[in-house]
Amino acid sequence: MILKTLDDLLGEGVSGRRVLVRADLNVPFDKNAPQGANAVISDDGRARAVLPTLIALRDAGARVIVMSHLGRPKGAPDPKYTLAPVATRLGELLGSPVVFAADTVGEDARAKAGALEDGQVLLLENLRFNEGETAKDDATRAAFAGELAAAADFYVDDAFGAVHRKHASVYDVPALLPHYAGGLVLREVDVLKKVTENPQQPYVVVLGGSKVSDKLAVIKALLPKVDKLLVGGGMCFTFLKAQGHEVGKSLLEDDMVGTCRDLLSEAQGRIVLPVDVVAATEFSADADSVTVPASEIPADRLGLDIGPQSVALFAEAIGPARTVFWNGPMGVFELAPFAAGTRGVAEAITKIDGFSVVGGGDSAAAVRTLGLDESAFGHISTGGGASLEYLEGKTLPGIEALEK
Ligand SMILES: Nc1ncnc2c1ncn2[C@@H]1O[C@H](COP(=O)(O)OP(=O)(O)O)[C@@H](O)[C@H]1O
Ligand SMILES: O=C(OP(=O)(O)O)[C@H](O)COP(=O)(O)O
Repeated sequence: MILKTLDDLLGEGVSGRRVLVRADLNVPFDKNAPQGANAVISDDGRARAVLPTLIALRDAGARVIVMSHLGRPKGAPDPKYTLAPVATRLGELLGSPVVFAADTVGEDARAKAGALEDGQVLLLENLRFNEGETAKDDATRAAFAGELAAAADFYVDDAFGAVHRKHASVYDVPALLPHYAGGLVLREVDVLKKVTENPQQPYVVVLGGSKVSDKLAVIKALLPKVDKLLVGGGMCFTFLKAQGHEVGKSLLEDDMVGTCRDLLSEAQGRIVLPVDVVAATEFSADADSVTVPASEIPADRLGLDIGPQSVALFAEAIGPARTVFWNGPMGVFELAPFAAGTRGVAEAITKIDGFSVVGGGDSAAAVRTLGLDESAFGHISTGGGASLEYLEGKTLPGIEALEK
């Protein structure tokens, strides 16, 4: 990778200069607490991961403007997805308050960026409150990128979790400003490069979580590279449906059932699915839940975790692996009755005689909030989709933009 790094920028001198930092502050919140401005961050790992970059810039006297997305609002302000609680937490972690702008490129952002003093940090409101951030159309994205870039002299990308997104703040802003890779992006790529170039066999990939259609595309590309692909979490129901089973009210991507059928036949037994499921009456910790065979999910229930026989089956496949990559919780681990599948599979991964990578905001959060031993994993990545697409061998838009 030939690109300029944060160290290069610090060497050039940043005192009094405005540095726009793309971070991935898409942190998880406590699902049982209110959402929005009073939301409670359940795992601040992604904020901690970008601290070294922010501290280095702050201590070098830069005027630091941080930008991030949070969740998937639809291109317009939505109070449920405000970054305000993240600004407060970031200030606590930095040991000095972070100024928060109530918009991204509007009047408040411009005024607060203009008033920044040397060594101060500003966080802009959620990038995805602006349709230009995620627009497919190049000109719309470029126009928004121009407004973002106007606020700064330099651009640093330390948002590893978003480098796979061809979004304005990731792909278009670096075309407009001198651009540098932050330490987190460099560290993540360094580890994943080793796994991609030389994965020790057997190589097992474990997939779960809720971003089903995003990750189904990755499965096709990864299949030829892996010995086994274990599918749990919200991902598994579209596959179970493709096998001809009814999945009740479980998460389902109906239009992907055909794709899953093709993948299953292509995989010739290398895709392993759950054999039992914890099925609840509703998406709630208090819901009535029963463990049923994966082929017998009642019509009025939804699968919120894999069952104990599936954990045993997955653990058996993971045991002999020399390389494991895991992205996506096996169930709704945030609710205690549905955490056992994630815990069981995570524990099996910690026991392998080889190298393991856990990727993804929620998967990394699961490792920490379930009290698993972080040091038992080879690498805990801040990006799930990003690391999957890197392993797939894809050119990632954020990296490509930094290399230009
Ligand atoms: N069976 C399921 N039904 C619905 N949601 C699920 C299920 N299993 C896991 N999830 C949810 O998936 C979310 C994480 O998905 P994802 O974002 O893909 O993972 P990551 O952030 O690790 O990449 C978690 O919030 C979890 O509650
Ligand atoms: O949470 C993220 O990705 P991940 O769940 O794949 O780790 C990143 O913040 C990217 O978010 P996005 O998948 O909404 O673009």
